[in-house]
Amino acid sequence: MSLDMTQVVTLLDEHHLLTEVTTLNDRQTFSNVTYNSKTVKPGALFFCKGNFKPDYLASAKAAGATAYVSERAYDEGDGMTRIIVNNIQKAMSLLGAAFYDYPQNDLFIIAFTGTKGKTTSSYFTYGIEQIHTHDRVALFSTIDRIVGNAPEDRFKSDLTTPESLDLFRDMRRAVDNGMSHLVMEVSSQAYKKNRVYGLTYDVGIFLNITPDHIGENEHPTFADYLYCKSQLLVNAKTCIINAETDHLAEVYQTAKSTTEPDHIYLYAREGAQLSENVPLDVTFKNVNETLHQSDFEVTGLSEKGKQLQVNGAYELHVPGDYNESNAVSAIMASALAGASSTDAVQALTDVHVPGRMEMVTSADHGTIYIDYAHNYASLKALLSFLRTQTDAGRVIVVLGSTGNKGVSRRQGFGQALSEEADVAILTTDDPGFEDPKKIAEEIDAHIDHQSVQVQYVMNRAEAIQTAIKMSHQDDIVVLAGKGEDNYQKVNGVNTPYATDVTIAKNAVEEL
Ligand SMILES: CC(=O)N[C@H]1[C@@H](OP(=O)(O)OP(=O)(O)OC[C@H]2O[C@@H](n3ccc(=O)[nH]c3=O)[C@H](O)[C@@H]2O)O[C@H](CO)[C@@H](O)[C@@H]1O[C@H](C)C(=O)N[C@@H](C)C(=O)N[C@H](CCC(=O)O)C(=O)O
Ligand SMILES: Nc1ncnc2c1ncn2[C@@H]1O[C@H](COP(=O)(O)OP(=O)(O)OP(=O)(O)O)[C@@H](O)[C@H]1O
Repeated sequence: MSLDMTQVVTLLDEHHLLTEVTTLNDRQTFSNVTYNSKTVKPGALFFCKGNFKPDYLASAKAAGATAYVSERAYDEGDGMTRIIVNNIQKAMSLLGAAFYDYPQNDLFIIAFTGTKGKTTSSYFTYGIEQIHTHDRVALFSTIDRIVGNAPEDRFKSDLTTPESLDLFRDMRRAVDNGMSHLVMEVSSQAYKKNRVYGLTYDVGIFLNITPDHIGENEHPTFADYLYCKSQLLVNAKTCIINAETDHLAEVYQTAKSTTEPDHIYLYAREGAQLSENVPLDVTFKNVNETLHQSDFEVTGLSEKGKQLQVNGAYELHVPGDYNESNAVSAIMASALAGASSTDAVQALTDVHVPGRMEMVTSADHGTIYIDYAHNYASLKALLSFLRTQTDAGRVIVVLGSTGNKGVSRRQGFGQALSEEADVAILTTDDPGFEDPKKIAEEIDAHIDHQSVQVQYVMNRAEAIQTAIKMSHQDDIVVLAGKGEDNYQKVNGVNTPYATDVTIAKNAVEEL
């Protein structure tokens, strides 16, 4: 992989990003691109971005970087080629795609956005595409990044949507490993930070939007959050929209601003009250729902909906009514990629999403669910589904809320618990630099004590053991928020944590 000065200047110029360039040598070629001084190789092009310190540039130069791209000049970069741009993130994304020789051109890309359901829908789609493509599909999710079929091609993700240079590097790896399809999650931050600037998707899916990720380091307002999320549709050749989403009118309008209605597909549960009168292409309805699985039927309504050939009965072994909606988005996206409904039926029966609706059973105590729900909308969706599945039993919930971010979630948790839970055991969940007990008290301040019995057990493992021990056979125990995380973020350190699933299994064995 390489990039030369002519390409750099031409690309930046074409996109009106170039402010000034001082070259050492017009024929300079770069064999490495990086935004981290610790990974510089001789001959590197170095990007100065984010919370950058000039010392990093000095280190990059010492390690052999010969040029830097930045929004301002630094004395530490004297003696290097200086490329000054008006938007470093956009410049990095464009040059990253060029350096890795546009791997996106060799991939059919299916991209999901939404406040909730991105990871789940991506895993569902990945499962279908594995069957359809005979294992030639990559996955960039919040949990795993999978760029091939060898064990070393599967690793944990740091971000939901990687930094642009990492994104194009991993796409290149996927293509070189023979992958033909990519399923990816696109966060609103990815648009805010231009991590996907210049990238076009074959299919873009908008799942839903509710207030979240609004705060100091994320989005200043809900309008900004909605704008960033909607950019996925602007950059998709074909759009799929969940017509049950809030703000449907704005979302549909955004899709139509760049995509012909013939390439926009809308789906909803049969009989759902929509906020806007839109032409539905596909509907679905539940046939049978249990704590273990959902059986549902899908029907194409419009001519283009029928052409997807997704009509039929499906069995999903990840419970939750909202997961039927996630599954329908995956079935439609995969159909647009060429998968058959038989591929989808087979995949959805087997699919497993780490940390989402994982179930642990016990002989004489309640059934335990481990789920990543960590805001009002997801906790409400999860608990109200479980509530419909319990008759006489109680809903016992173990949760905390993260420190130093998403502070509004504390009120949301209190509200969802008041609406749907019988017992809340408040505990620790990534407290960061805050006192977890204080966070718990803030959640508690929003709990209705007439309907919910509250306990504080700040050690999360003990909280889980307490919940399981107190449960009776008809009860449901929900361990919310951490999913499959194997660490707790405490005072800036990722402290090892055994995972909710392991702790629950051990607690059941010890009963
Ligand atoms: C606010 C934000 O977007 N921050 C991201 C951003 O940070 P940054 O650019 O300021 O980087 P930094 O780590 O502070 O360091 C500054 C620069 O100095 C460089 N450096 C640093 C040290 C050194 O010795 N040498 C050196 O060169 C770094 O490589 C970097 O380029 O770039 C980093 C990667 O380069 C990200 O890890 C970091 O994400 C933070 C940690 C984060 O968690 N962001 C969240 C909000 C996020 O993006 N979440 C979304 C999901 C949420 C959603 O659903 O919307 C996601 O896509 O994951
Ligand atoms: N369509 C949906 N609507 C509401 N809640 C959902 C939906 N899908 C999943 N959830 C709930 O949200 C939780 C997170 O789901 P998932 O990880 O798929 O979403 P995500 O969009 O990737 O979330 P995040 O941005 O927080 O990583 C699940 O554990 C479940 O409780």
